[in-house]
Amino acid sequence: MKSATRTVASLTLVLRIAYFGPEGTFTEQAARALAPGEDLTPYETVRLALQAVRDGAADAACVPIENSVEGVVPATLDGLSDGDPLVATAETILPIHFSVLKRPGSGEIRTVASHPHALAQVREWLETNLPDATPVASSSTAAAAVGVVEGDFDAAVSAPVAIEHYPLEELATGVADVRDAQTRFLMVRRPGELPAPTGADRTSIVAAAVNRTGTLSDLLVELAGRGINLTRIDARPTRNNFGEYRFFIDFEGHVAEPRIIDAMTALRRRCHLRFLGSHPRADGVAATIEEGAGNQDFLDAQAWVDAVLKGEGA
Ligand SMILES: O=C(O)C(=O)Cc1ccccc1
Repeated sequence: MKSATRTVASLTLVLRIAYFGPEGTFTEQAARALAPGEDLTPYETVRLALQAVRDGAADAACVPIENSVEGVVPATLDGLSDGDPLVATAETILPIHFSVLKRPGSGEIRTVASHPHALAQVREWLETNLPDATPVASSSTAAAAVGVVEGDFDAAVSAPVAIEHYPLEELATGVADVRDAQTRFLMVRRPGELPAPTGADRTSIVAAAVNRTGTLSDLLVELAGRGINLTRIDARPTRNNFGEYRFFIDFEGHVAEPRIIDAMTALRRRCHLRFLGSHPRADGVAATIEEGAGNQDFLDAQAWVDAVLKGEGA
């Protein structure tokens, strides 16, 4: 019998991406930039988007992590520090300016809603242009737009793309107190294969600090002593004991580098660590490596110790 030849059509796996929604958030824009052509699903909160990955309902989640005006997004730090570990495998940075949306034909603006980070970035504009409107926090910029459609609010400070999703009109566009504001977004997934080192990477960790004085400085010394530059450090309450904090630390480098391996083992000996990922920096900034603190220096030092142990050197 003629041997049957079977061809398997190339199966292109479409990734399921959860993102902080609803539709029309800046995070949706970031998800489309990081995962073009994948299957995107909005979730009302950062925590629910992360939980979708933990539950296996999504392969990855796109969430906001920090903003150049208002700092970190606490819900993201808290959502990554507890529960099954998730690691960042990619990031993107978006320039942020807002549209103020209202219902067509509506009258006086008495309330204006948005994500707290958005309200903080347009505070001066609101005071100048909508002085009689009361700012109201909503779960996201797009949730604010939904609230305007539903009559809960009179206006929303939203992402420019929100106008494509909701039957509203633009009261103002290009609104931002700080002209070059930016927000960084992460794509996170369950631990697995790491992105390859690029020389321009970021590694993130959460250090669950013990309540001993000097804990933070002990951690920072392990990095500074190896010439590793921090790019961010934030403290968040553990919510267990008053005054007890976790430290979220980002630094230049990739966990696969010998110099970073040396630092991470030292950090892990000092306190409980959670690895939050090593991935390329969206800004492409290469790591600054001090004289004597490069990967080859660490490899050479290890080779010397190996020779000593074999009685082949001293
Ligand atoms: O609510 C959104 O649209 C988000 O994606 C979070 C956010 C809020 C404000 C600035 C940047 C991102």
